[in-house]
Amino acid sequence: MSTHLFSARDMTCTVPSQDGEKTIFQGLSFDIDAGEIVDLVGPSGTGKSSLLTAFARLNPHAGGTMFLDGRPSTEFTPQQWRCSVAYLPQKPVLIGDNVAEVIRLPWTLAIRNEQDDSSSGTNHPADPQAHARTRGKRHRSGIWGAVHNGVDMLPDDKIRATLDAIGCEDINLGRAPHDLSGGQAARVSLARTLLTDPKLLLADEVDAGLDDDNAAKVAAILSDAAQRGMAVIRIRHRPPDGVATRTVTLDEGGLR
Ligand SMILES: Nc1ncnc2c1ncn2[C@@H]1O[C@H](COP(=O)(O)OP(=O)(O)OP(=O)(O)O)[C@@H](O)[C@H]1O
Repeated sequence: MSTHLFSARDMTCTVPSQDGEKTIFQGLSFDIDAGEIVDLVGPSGTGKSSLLTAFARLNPHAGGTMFLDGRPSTEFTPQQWRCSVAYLPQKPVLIGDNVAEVIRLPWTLAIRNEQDDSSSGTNHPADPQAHARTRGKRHRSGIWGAVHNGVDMLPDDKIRATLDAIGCEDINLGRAPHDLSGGQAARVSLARTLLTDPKLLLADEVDAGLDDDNAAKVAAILSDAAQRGMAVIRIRHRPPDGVATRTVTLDEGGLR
């Protein structure tokens, strides 16, 4: 088998149902290379989200064999895997008192995890141990120290530039997440994930809550990320926007 950035073989998902169990899909294979944007489409309820969460190792009802850069997923801890294979949910989960804190959360958690566990991880910016090692710092100063150093690692001007680039000029970094519109929340969630620089981004209807202008801006940002080498799978219900390099359809338990 030639080495793709990401490969999945024999993916299966069986969920509990009134009759006992329901098979959503079975025996699916999928490959994606760096720089590709693949749109995953299909009727509602066919299992698109279930497939993406399976790829991210977030779906307890799914199984199969997956490879990243030719390495089997079993060689990665779930956390290491998700540093490189990032799932962006349809409904954003924004934790923090304000937008800056929300976006900084992966860095803040990384530093706190580094405090708890100094064992080795992958060499990835979103990987807690690796990131702390590359900074050559040990943070032992408790939660306030951790937050402060998260600011050092991801300063406001970088967050500001990222938000501006995806059409969020209107979003103040000090704004509380619950004051954001649905579309703004979706874009903040996207910005946070892009800043962790995953190899494969699994975007589950991230443009569903946006107006056409902002959906186009998000598509342009994903396109830029793909040009820099990120692979992207998008679940979309909107009309094709010309950004995808390929479209696959999930229907009746199969991919075509
Ligand atoms: N944890 C679960 N328990 C029971 N059924 C589930 C579970 N997760 C998903 N399902 C069912 O699996 C099927 C596929 O759901 P999924 O959300 O993956 O579909 P989808 O194609 O992404 O749908 P949509 O386009 O509407 O978002 C649905 O019938 C859903 O009800």
